[in-house]
Amino acid sequence: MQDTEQTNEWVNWIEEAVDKDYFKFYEYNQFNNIQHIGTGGFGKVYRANWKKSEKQFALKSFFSLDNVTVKEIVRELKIQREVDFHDNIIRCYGITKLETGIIDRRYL
Ligand SMILES: Nc1ncnc2c1ncn2[C@@H]1O[C@H](COP(=O)(O)OP(=O)(O)OP(=O)(O)O)[C@@H](O)[C@H]1O
Repeated sequence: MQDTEQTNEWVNWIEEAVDKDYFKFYEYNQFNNIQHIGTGGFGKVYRANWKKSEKQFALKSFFSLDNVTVKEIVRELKIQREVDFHDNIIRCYGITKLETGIIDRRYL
């Protein structure tokens, strides 16, 4: 399967999961004070405030939504589900989408 087809398939999967409320969806424009804090193997990480509150989120972006990246996301979410009782384990609050053009969408 071609890369674009694969990406579209994952994007559909994400959008269906959001529709079914498997993930909470956050509007990207409700984040502010977005600052780059780190870079990992799969993408950049930003710190952001939500809705002008004091609450800070880490926004993880992905260089590309290819098979390897999506498998890593699923792997991290599964591990998190196993150990989410520990205070030192951060949890995944949900997903947001950055639209930079009609067809250019990025999920964070
Ligand atoms: N929840 C967070 N709070 C604060 N900083 C974070 C958070 N998540 C990531 N970071 C910062 O962003 C960097 C990259 O994080 P990321 O999770 O993408 O990659 P990694 O776990 O360091 O490496 P890899 O991508 O190889 O798994 C981290 O090293 C850290 O500095």
